[in-house]
Amino acid sequence: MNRNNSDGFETLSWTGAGDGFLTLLDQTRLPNEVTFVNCDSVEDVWQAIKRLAVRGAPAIGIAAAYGVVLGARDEKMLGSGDSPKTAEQGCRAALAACDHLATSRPTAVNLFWALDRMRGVIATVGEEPSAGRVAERLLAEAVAIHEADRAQCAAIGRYGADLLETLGPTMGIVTHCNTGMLATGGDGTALAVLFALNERGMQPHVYADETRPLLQGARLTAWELMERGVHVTLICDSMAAPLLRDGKAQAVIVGADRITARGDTANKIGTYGLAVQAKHHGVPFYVAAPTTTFDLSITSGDEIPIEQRAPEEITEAFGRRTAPEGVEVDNPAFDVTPAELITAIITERGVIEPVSEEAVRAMVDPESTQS
Ligand SMILES: CSC[C@H]1O[C@H](OP(=O)(O)O)[C@H](O)[C@@H]1O
Repeated sequence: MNRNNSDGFETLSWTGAGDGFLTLLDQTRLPNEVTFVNCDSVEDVWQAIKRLAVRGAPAIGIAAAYGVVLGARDEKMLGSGDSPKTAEQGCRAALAACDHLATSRPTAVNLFWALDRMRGVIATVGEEPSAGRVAERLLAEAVAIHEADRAQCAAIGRYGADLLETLGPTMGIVTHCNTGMLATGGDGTALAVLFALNERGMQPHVYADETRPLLQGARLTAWELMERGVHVTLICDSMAAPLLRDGKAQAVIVGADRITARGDTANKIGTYGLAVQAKHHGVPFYVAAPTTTFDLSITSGDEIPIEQRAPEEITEAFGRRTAPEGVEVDNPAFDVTPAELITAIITERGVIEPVSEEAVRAMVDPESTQS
């Protein structure tokens, strides 16, 4: 496997200076092929996010940040034949890149958080001598976002392992979708906890939901866990309920794409059902996410925009038709788990337990709660 650093592989990496390019591990080709795609335009990044070549809330935000760097020199962002030359042109093109990238996927709030971070830098670089220097300044911000996420993943791993190690050295854990290195700029969110437990000498037995319809669990999570020597059993999504009933798992841990101020959490479709099953069987249900996944501007999960994806992802996934032509399809990419079903939320700053609006705001925006 192509490993770009000692920690493993880089889901995303930038080559060169402000005139460089973004390289993505193409997740649509896993687990059969480890291949990479180079992006040297905003549209390349937009398409990569849309088709889930790069996916996972934090990774989407990081990719978009690098996309804005590309935007500062992308003539298509100016609608002209000439690439940006002046700082004013570079800033105008980068802002257009932010607006375009914001249309790629609607649910993961990390995308919009990262774009706002980049807009903040654009507002300060208008006096640079050229568009090239604007791109350099934007690259420094994108790298900072990437490196911060890497550190956040490590902290989530530590806090989560502290919490879960009480379940014993061979605990059974159910997880859903993919929340590892492929979804972030570091070791992941929920998977970072499992990697941290493994590195502490514990042997968690992970039951990975295949996660229909795009099989992120089968294709990506099983692959990541096996690469890192973590005991994983792949199950179909409907297996989780009897597994919880039979006491084979002592916890469920998942990621998130957007968490509201009261703790309602949008995550991959199927998460809500898993939370209901965990509640019914008295199994703790944990969400692992960095504070960049929180959206304190909304309170109810009903306010979270849920991405609707193409019917073909269900009717002819991976190129084989498995449903009648013309059948009606509903294919939301996410669902919302109410805070009442969540035992705790593990962040890079600590664990929110119990989950309440007061506890969320105190962890995510402490200054807003100081009297
Ligand atoms: C660490 S965030 C991972 C999060 O993103 C996934 O969605 P998608 O594969 O569509 O990007 C899923 O909801 C994961 O929990």
